[in-house]
Amino acid sequence: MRLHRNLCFAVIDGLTKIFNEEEYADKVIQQLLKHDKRWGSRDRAFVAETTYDIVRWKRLYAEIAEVKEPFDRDNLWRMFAVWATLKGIKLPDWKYFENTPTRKIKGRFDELSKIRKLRESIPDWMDEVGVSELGEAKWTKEIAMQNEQADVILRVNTLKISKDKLQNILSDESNIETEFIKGYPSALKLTERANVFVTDAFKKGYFEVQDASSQLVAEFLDVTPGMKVVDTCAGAGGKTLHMASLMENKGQIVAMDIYESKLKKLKIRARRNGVHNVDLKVIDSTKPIKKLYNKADRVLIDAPCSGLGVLRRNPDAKWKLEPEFLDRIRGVQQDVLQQYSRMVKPNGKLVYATCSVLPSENQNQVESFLKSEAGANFELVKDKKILAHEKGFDGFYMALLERKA
Ligand SMILES: C[S@@+](CC[C@H](N)C(=O)[O-])C[C@H]1O[C@@H](n2cnc3c(N)ncnc32)[C@H](O)[C@@H]1O
Repeated sequence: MRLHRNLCFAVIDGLTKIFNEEEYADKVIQQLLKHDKRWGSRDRAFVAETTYDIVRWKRLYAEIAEVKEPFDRDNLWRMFAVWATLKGIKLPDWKYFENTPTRKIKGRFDELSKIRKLRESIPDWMDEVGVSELGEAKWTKEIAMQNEQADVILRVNTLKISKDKLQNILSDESNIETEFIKGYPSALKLTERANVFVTDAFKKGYFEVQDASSQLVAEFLDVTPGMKVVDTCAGAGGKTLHMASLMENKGQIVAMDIYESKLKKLKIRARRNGVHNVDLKVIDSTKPIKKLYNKADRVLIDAPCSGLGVLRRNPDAKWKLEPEFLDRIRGVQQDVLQQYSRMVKPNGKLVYATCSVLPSENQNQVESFLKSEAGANFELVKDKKILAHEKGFDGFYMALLERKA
């Protein structure tokens, strides 16, 4: 591979924003890709993937390059040189790469890779939490998998098209090849990464991008056409839209969130998806919640969480997450379970889900809830603990609870 100066500059600019200005990697990369309209798909992929790679391996690369935060541009070029060297890319004779100690880089990589928190490039506290919650053996495999690049998975919008038809359209119109995934009825996996958002099929609402594990959540809730469903932490609506298609647009979904901005995105997506049975409600007091007490056939609590199941997609979360946030979010998780479970009517069902692999955010929360007064009416029907290294998709948890009559 030959390095192109303007693409490498874009990567360094992006890293400056992510590491030094606390900006989110996905947003920064989106902006970078708008930078130069002449960039082709390979150029864009280089910028996005290299930036993500250096974010993912920040701690390891910084140790190898012997640089410390806050990183100045020289430091970032040294980390870039580590990335390129470990990839086996020949460094051009630019001033930024003068005196790069190629052999030393490889030696330090071998030496530092013996220590898990350096090899996997994670903060000390995260390694400690992982070991204490999952045990040494599982955590070692899980964190390694969470550092791999994630596949691109689509969820077919069955309100508009079948899986077979979409597969043919993507292949014929956009040269995008996909395959079915056994056990995931609405999923199509891209055989090679591609920008699917520019396709006509996306603009027509034929699919959404959604990880395979995430696609299991709406199915777990066992929704059928005509039901009244409340999606309490709907965000931009990944699971709301899936439930709407499982319900064939019949019945009602009340999609709620504390952030209006997220629900606005859901509105746009619902329009594109041809979804008509969703009502949006911002949670700005306890009033909208209380109004729904004992009213819902199904309630989904897709709870806010650490995201320690989806690091493949959000590698910068390794550096943005803090142990204090984890403590706080566990409190919120129990709180939403206590409050929002009251919306379930007798014989109705509730799913509590997270995109974390930590038992303290998952089964432990459900156990505490079931032992509490609010949980006394509920029983656990089943749960699923999905580890990325076992399934090959995102780490997730989901529990199905039923309210007794
Ligand atoms: C895991 S995300 C939801 C993802 C979304 N369901 C999807 O499938 O795309 C959790 C959401 O919970 C929202 N949230 C945080 N605290 C909340 C609360 N107390 N009540 C309701 N929603 C909350 C966040 O704004 C965020 O959108």
